[in-house]
Amino acid sequence: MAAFLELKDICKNLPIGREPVQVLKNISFEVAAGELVCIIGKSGCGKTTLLKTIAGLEKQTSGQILLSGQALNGPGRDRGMIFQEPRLFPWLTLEDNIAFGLKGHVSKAARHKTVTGLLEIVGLKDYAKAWPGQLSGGMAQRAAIARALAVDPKILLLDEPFAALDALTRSKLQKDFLDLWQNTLKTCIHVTHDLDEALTLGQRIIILHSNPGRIVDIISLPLPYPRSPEDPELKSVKKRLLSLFVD
Ligand SMILES: Nc1ncnc2c1ncn2[C@@H]1O[C@H](COP(=O)(O)OP(=O)(O)OP(=O)(O)O)[C@@H](O)[C@H]1O
Repeated sequence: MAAFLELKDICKNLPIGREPVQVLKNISFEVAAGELVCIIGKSGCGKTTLLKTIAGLEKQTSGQILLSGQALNGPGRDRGMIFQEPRLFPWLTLEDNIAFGLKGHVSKAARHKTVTGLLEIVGLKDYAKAWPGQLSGGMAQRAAIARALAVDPKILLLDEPFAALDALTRSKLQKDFLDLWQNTLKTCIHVTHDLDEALTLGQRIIILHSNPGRIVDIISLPLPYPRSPEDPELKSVKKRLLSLFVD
């Protein structure tokens, strides 16, 4: 597996109260091009901080992040981030939200083509002129994914994108996301605190523990999609994962 993204010994200290506290400790892993990796860990173990550091929204205290062999320093269009809440611009229609990152970079015709294609992919082609306030939570999150994809980033960084949705919508979006990933083979790092989501989606699962946030295991899941929760192999991985979270 050739490393596309490489994290080498990432440490991150953050001021909590007056003292700097180590939030991430010696995080090292590699992600191959086109891979879908899930990161799981309990609340506060540093998942968001890790994703923000990869996105360049936080600077690591030490260590290095390489994308295609090049050190990353700060944010860039090569990494698209999707948050728990859609963060759409309420004053722009859906198509303008999705086109936002393309303005000034490509022609109006090219923008229109990209936006139309993405609206189709995320199942929102009839909502191009809708306002974010007119969308359900699931629709808004699909739109956020389309907006992140519009600039064709090399990597999608997803921070618990389905956590705020009800169980049925979450399960539908997980399925749609898998379809989208299989069609685009975009490299994805998907953070979740939901074991079942990680088991449904991940080709590998990175498990973090807290205080300080550190990797305790990386599990490969070379199982075909869609996965059944009744699959004995999946069940045995779930058992292993659960054992890692027993206090
Ligand atoms: N801007 C900040 N300043 C100081 N401390 C922070 C900051 N952001 C996060 N932290 C601390 O870093 C630790 C990790 O937080 P982080 O949000 O990365 O965890 P998480 O695993 O994503 O949690 P959750 O699942 O609840 O979102 C926590 O102890 C938190 O208090």
